[in-house]
Amino acid sequence: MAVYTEVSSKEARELLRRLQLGKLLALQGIEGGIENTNYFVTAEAGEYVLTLFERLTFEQLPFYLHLMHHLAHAGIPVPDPQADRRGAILHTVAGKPAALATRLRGKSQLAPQASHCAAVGAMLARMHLAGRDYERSQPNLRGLPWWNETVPVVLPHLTPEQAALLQSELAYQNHIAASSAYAALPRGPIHADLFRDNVMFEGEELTGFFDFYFAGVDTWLFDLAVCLNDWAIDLPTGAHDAERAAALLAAYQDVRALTAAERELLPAMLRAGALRFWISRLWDFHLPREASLLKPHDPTHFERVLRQRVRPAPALV
Ligand SMILES: Nc1ncnc2c1ncn2[C@@H]1O[C@H](COP(=O)(O)OP(=O)(O)O)[C@@H](O)[C@H]1O
Ligand SMILES: N[C@@H](CCOP(=O)(O)O)C(=O)O
Repeated sequence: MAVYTEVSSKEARELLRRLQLGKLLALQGIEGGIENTNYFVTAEAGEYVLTLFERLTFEQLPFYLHLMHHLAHAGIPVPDPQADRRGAILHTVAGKPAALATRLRGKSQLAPQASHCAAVGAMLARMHLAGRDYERSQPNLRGLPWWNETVPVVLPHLTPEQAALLQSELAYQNHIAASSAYAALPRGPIHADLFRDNVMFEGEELTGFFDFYFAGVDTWLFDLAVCLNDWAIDLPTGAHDAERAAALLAAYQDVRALTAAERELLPAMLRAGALRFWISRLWDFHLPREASLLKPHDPTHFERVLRQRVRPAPALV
């Protein structure tokens, strides 16, 4: 369940009045999700999702919400946070920071075919291009500096074999990050968590990307690698699925061709993507935050994905 903070009809009506979206027709708590409180809101003006942020602060949220607004207005299907008369898109509901964004149609495609991967690849490239003129900046808060800080914290919880892999991969990623090829990678706002459960489909039609709350400015290639590591692998084993990977990459490149530096560093970024989620899952698993609402994901999944990615493999591009 994911209604940690109850929102009354009165509070929802008051928000709709401020946003000039007409009368409240229905308010329903959303069961999925683990971080925030989410409600479906039906108003006279349309269908929305009300999110009360349980962890992110008033200071952190503008980067994410304005990014979604920017992308929505550039024609990328993402939830569009609604503004009040003064243009504010971050609100307060039940004492929590809150946003009311447009509701996407459809549902997540948890068993994707190559066609779904192609749709994700093409939209990801369109999203990267649409983010080029977004003016706010916030680093990827789950990037290399965070990995360097967090690895020593999780190491005592690992077997010697796991610890050796984690340390050697971290050293490798620090080495890559200092290279001239890495410095040449194109960068911009990225989603950074575009897993299967953060994309909506209606049949074959991709109807939107959502859950932008790990977004930040980082390399486009890292975003692509995170996507490939979820959409183009066999979940039980972590094994690479060549057909889905090829479909995702070809569709991405139909919109934006990878540069020479990106082609060179794709294998390294696939490792980086696996490392990032192995570390965060280890951290959530072994060091749950006090009063955390988070149900930890299985860290061993990304250990398996990383082991697959570290093995020499044929080039993807
Ligand atoms: N804009 C949206 N349109 C449609 N459904 C949404 C939207 N935002 C969230 N949801 C629904 O709410 C669920 C939980 O949202 P999510 O952002 O994953 O929450 P959490 O951040 O708590 O994990 C999603 O799985 C999806 O079903
Ligand atoms: N995709 C991440 C976890 C992020 O959680 P989300 O529900 O906010 O997408 C993982 O699988 O570790």
